[in-house]
Amino acid sequence: MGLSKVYGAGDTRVVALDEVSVSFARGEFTAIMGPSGSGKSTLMHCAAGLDSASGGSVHIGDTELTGLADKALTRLRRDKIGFIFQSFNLLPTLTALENITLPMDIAGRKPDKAWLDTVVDTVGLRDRLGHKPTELSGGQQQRVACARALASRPEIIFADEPTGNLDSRAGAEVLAFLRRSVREMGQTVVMVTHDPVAASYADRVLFLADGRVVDEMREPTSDAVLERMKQFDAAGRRS
Ligand SMILES: Nc1ncnc2c1ncn2[C@@H]1O[C@H](COP(=O)(O)OP(=O)(O)OP(=O)(O)O)[C@@H](O)[C@H]1O
Repeated sequence: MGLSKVYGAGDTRVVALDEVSVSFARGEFTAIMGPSGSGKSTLMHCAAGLDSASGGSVHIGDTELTGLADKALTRLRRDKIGFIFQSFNLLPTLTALENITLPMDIAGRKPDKAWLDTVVDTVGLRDRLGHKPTELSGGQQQRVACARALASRPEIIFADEPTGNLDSRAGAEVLAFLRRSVREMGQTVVMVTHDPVAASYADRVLFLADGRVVDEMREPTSDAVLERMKQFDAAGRRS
């Protein structure tokens, strides 16, 4: 709440987030959009405890992130947050299944077998579990990353341009899967994207500009999102 992030000082001072107040409802799929440099990544990194805010507070469930010591923050990220990155971030020496269960192995937790089965079937990876990442297509690798994020049933999943490296068909598969995880598994998902089609899979879209939330759209269509983004382009040209 009232989240601020300032980089640098003096002439190089940049206010990346300007007292942003947002909340992500449980079981909802939110997309974050906005022109380049509007603060999308900064917002996500602060909300996920990957970066510290300059002011304001972040809560995940009942826990306040701001003020947590490094160790506690690492543990909270591991236990309560799932991450999906543009570049998949899989370990090349591990099989798909080993990648999926890695966070839980590190945490010393036994995966819930029934849940893991559900996740694996939902992402359609049953016959690829023994494959290494290099033996999988980009879309399959990202589905492994999605399964990894979901396997521990985190409170919230943050996805940073999850379809940025995928062709449109593979991207659509990943988005449909994220959509299902929200609808059928009650997962909470927050996704940063530049793509209006990707954003249309979300329940709501937050639009950022100059470090502030300037608009919100519920039940977005790709056309409506595209129109809204064009207004930013027009405003950019005028200033
Ligand atoms: N480490 C940093 N040091 C200084 N300034 C930074 C740093 N990281 C980001 N910024 C600045 O903060 C502002 C917001 O950046 P941010 O990466 O959050 O934007 P974005 O909306 O994610 O952009 P893009 O769509 O291009 O990824 C930008 O003006 C950027 O130049």
